Amino acid sequence: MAELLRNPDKLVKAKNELDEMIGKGNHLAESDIPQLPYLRAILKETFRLHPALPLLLPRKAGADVEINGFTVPKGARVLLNLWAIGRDPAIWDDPTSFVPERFLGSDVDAKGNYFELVTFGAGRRICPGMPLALRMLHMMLGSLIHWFDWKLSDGVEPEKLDMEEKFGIALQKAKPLLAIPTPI
Ligand code: HEM
Repeated sequence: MAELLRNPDKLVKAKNELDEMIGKGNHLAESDIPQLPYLRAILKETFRLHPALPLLLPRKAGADVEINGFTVPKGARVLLNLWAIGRDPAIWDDPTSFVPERFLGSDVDAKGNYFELVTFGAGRRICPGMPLALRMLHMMLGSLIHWFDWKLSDGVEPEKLDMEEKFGIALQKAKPLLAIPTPI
């Protein structure tokens, strides 16, 4: 929501897609999600820039491994910096900008098969809550966009919205978002 309020043109695009695909006054259903490519792209772009678990969960190397000339010794604790991967200019064009369009027409998803976007981890210990989380996130964000007009509180200019993050096991916005919904 913070990225959408900071980028009102993207919010309008998402709202228009929902109006066209499910129609004003109709409730969003899980079965609509495949027909909403822009909403899906917004979530992928959010996973890229603001991963909920920025270092995933710690791992321990089971054996000595060599990766790109570096030796990771058996027993070493390994943290994967997903936050940095999401902002790596060698992987993403214009990495610090919120551009959901980069995912339109792309096969990349966050289900553990594309190592540039492993929001839920990958492999044997991938997040078992991922199918539920993906459904809920699309349903919640889509419904908030579809049923309300949104504006920032106290006349905050979109481009001046404070996007600073607070690091921890889970990534949080440093200052909570204050947004005002008006039912449509
Ligand atoms: C936006 C929502 C969520 C995100 C981004 C997320 C992300 C993650 C990540 C990155 C991991 C670590 C995976 C790894 O180490 O490779 C994880 C593990 C886990 N998640 Fe989630 N998760 C979410 C929602 C949920 C939900 C809704 C549930 C349960 C209903 C859940 C249950 C778990 C459990 C039990 C583990 C530990 C799995 C293990 O170590 O074997 N998560 N999650």
